[in-house]
Amino acid sequence: MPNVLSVDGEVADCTVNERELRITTLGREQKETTATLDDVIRIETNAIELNASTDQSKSTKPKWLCKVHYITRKKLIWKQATLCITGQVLECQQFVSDLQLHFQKVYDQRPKRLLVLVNPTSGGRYGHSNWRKVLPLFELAHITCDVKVSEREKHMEEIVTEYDLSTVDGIVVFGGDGSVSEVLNRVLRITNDKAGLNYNEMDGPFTANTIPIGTIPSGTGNGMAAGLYGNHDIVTAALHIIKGNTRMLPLMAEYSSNELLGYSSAVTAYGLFTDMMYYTDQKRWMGRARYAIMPLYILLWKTQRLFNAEITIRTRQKKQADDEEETEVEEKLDGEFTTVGFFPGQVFGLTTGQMVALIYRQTPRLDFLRMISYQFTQQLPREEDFPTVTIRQPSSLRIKVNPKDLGDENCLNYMMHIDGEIHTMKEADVTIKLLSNACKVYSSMYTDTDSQAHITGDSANTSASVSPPDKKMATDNEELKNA
Ligand SMILES: Nc1ncnc2c1ncn2[C@@H]1O[C@H](COP(=O)(O)OP(=O)(O)OP(=O)(O)O)[C@@H](O)[C@H]1O
Repeated sequence: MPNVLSVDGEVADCTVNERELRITTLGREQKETTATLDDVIRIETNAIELNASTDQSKSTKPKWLCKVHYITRKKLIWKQATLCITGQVLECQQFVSDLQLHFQKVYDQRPKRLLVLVNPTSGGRYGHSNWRKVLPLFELAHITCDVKVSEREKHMEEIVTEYDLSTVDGIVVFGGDGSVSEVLNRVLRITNDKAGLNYNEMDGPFTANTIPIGTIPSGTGNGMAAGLYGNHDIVTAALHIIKGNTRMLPLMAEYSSNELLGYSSAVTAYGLFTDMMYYTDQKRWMGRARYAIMPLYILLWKTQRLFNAEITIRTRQKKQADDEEETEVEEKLDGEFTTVGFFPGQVFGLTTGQMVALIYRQTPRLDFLRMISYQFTQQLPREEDFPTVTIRQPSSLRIKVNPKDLGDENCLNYMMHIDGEIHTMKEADVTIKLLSNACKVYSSMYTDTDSQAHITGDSANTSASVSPPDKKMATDNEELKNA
């Protein structure tokens, strides 16, 4: 039954069902506004006016009886909007009670308490100011935030280790990829420890975190946020977290000398790509400009450093197209290489849950630049266009440097670049393994049909009756691809 009310000063039919709220203005030009309940942030009621005498002859018209705060979208950018509703008290009471009844099912699934970790030093020192900007949104959504500001390097790791994570519904990091990686790595280690699993065992069982992690991009590199929300907009990120939908993110895990080096979500590299990070880190005095200058300098002017290694690639393959089961196929490459880079499949337009490995032998500089252009267009390059690059989608890959390139004079061969951090290994022998469904993160963005299945199947975080598995998400997906 529609209720005739006044919405933002215009007379309108207001209907609500278990999925959406629809407002149709009754003026000469009918205008329809629809908000799925999954996009409602809060229903605010003017309790004094709504509970006042329903004797309408006495009532003076209040400015508003109910405000519906909801999410609007312009491509992948999300914003908060408000509908201001008033009208006859009885009719408004009926409408608000229907709306609240249906919205309660959505609200019950949302985070109520979050651990918020702020890195005040990341990027342009935006952590603090970003927190102040999005705090009103979390308050509006009735989310309590326990805010901890990190005081030194690796302090976030300490906070997460000491914190009773069972008291929060999720963790939100204000920082760049380094901060997120620090928290994600610690949370996954804690989760596996608690489950009695040895995370250092490369072939042992692994369990994903149950407490979701989200990020409000505030660093220099914000690749994680771009993957989760499609952009670096802080309000968009906050609204994704407020909605509370989660998805499982695949990760890469790096092992060396029978130890886990780390889990990475954005980029893992060995050789030249690690050297770039190493030399960039050495030039901190250049400020943020070092991220643009140093990689280009190393790529375009420095002599390419080569390392001798044996590379073992394992790929899962079906023997025949209609086979259900996959078998693992092993391939070995050896000789001189410049670099090996690992990227999540989405970087090259593949479905999530895949990893792309680019194995470069000595390669013309122009080909490095050409390869980067494929990341912008999100296309998987063809091997025949790059004669010195092997392109694979492996389940694991091992790089074992030959003895002649070991020793102190080859210290760069003991380094690995994991999500923006340099890790030094005891041996120049590292295995990178793909872990699908490894990390639970806040994101309402479906990047492919597979991940859509993860979300709708994750009953703890979505409400089947209200979540839109849906046209809007499909549009987000299209926009992500076009972005
Ligand atoms: N108060 C602090 N003082 C110094 N370092 C900190 C502090 N809090 C966190 N860190 C460290 O900052 C590092 C980088 O963080 P993050 O990646 O978020 O920022 P970034 O701007 O992307 O990177 P970078 O600072 O390296 O340019 C992390 O390794 C973290 O341990």
